[in-house]
Amino acid sequence: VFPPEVRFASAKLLNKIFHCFSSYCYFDVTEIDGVNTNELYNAVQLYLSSSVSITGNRLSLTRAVNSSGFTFGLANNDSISDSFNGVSVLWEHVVTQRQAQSFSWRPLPDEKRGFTLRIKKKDKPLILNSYLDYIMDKASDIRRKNQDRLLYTNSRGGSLDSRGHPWESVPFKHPSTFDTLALDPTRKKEIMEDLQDFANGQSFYHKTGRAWKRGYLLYGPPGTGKSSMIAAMANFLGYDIYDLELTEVHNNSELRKLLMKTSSKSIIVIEDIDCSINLTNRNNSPTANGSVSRSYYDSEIRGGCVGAEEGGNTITLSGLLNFTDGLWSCCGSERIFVFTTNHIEKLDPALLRSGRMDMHIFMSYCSFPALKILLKNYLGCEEGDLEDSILKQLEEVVDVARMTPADISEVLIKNRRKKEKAVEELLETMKLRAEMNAKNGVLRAKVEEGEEEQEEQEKRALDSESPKEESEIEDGDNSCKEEEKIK
Ligand SMILES: Nc1ncnc2c1ncn2[C@@H]1O[C@H](COP(=O)(O)OP(=O)(O)OP(=O)(O)O)[C@@H](O)[C@H]1O
Ligand SMILES: [Mg+2]
Repeated sequence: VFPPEVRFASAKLLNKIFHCFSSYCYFDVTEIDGVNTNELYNAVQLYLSSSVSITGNRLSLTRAVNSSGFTFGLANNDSISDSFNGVSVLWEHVVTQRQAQSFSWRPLPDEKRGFTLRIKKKDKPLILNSYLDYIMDKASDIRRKNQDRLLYTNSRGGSLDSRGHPWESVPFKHPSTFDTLALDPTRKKEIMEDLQDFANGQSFYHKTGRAWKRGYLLYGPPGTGKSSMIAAMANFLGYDIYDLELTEVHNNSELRKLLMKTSSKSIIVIEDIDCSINLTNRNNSPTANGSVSRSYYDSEIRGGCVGAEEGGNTITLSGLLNFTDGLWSCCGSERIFVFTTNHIEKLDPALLRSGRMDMHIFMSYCSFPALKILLKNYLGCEEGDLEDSILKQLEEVVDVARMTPADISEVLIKNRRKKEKAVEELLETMKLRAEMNAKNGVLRAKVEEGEEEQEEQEKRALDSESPKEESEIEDGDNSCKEEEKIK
């Protein structure tokens, strides 16, 4: 009977009157906000999934791609109550049919989904903002827990994928953990505590005005567990890993773009930092003792670029330092930088100065406590399983044998079905190594002695300015040839 305008106006009026007298206010969180996906909707869905799984009777059940867990959800038009800081609220999952669209840039789903949050009017100013922040945090925690870690690489060079992303990712399933890592327990505890403090340190970093990031430099001989340690760190904190292949990055701005596209709660790794940037092939030649006399800095100051002669790679040290330290490094938060190297002495002092890499971790040859961890992991040997005499022999020989955990695990894997044989063989191998090291040590000492003597002779010869000079040059030439042969 009434025209639609009047009907609409009266409905609106009734609604207003109802809301005036109601002690509640309502917030709609729709799945799609205009044309964009509403992040809050996904967050609420995940957040409710944890409490719904316990109390709900009829639930939706999903498993996302790359996820190792199931997600419970509130069924259509069902509701659940929740409480936050002592205030109760009610969530309702509202699903309605969407009216036929005349035209849309993007096909929209047939159903319109959303959550409605009901809060008492008097509670609204008390909790609304903090409650929503809490939900977002909790949801990202759940997401990380459910989802497999990802390992990203930039091996495609500078090219972008269809979504404009420079990183490629695969599920990260490295089984290394701090339990399986053979490392001195005190050192291990120290590192784990440091990581935990970092992960819980948001307010500390905020209070002290520091960017929420931390740098670790892992150095030591090959096979001592540097890469395993990175995997253990990622598994411990539940972070993704970005494995940065520096040789694939062409210039500083590309490096910056890569950094901008990394997410928070991640570990950014540059393995073998001394090899990633070409030090030796630049026009500076190594000095006599094999170390490189100039730093990355020098080449940059002189206008040269690191590795510029080869493949147009123009990353400079300052670019790299800006990557880890500069203003750009704070474009996300909660990030860990890990550099690894086999030769710390080759690194530029600028990279090592205090405050740059917060922790320098030396991964060394296997020690006795580390050996016990390997024996437990590989053979299941607990304390007391092995005879005291054997343990004592192992303890005596392990330091002089200078074997890496990788070497030791090879021996143990070979005989992992026969515990006794494995330990016996390990002891034998260690003794052999120890003997060899002792012999080499004596040899080296002799060579050094010889060198010293030769130097003395040369000095004396120079001092007396005798006509011996020729033979000296010859000597020098010969040693050069020798060096070349070795190379
Ligand atoms: N500390 C360790 N604890 C347990 N396993 C180890 C340890 N170190 C090495 N390993 C074993 O040896 C193998 C090689 O270790 P890893 O790749 O971590 O060494 P790395 O220090 O990264 O060597 P590189 O310098 O050559 O990269 C791994 O598969 C791992 O099983
Ligand atoms: Mg490695």
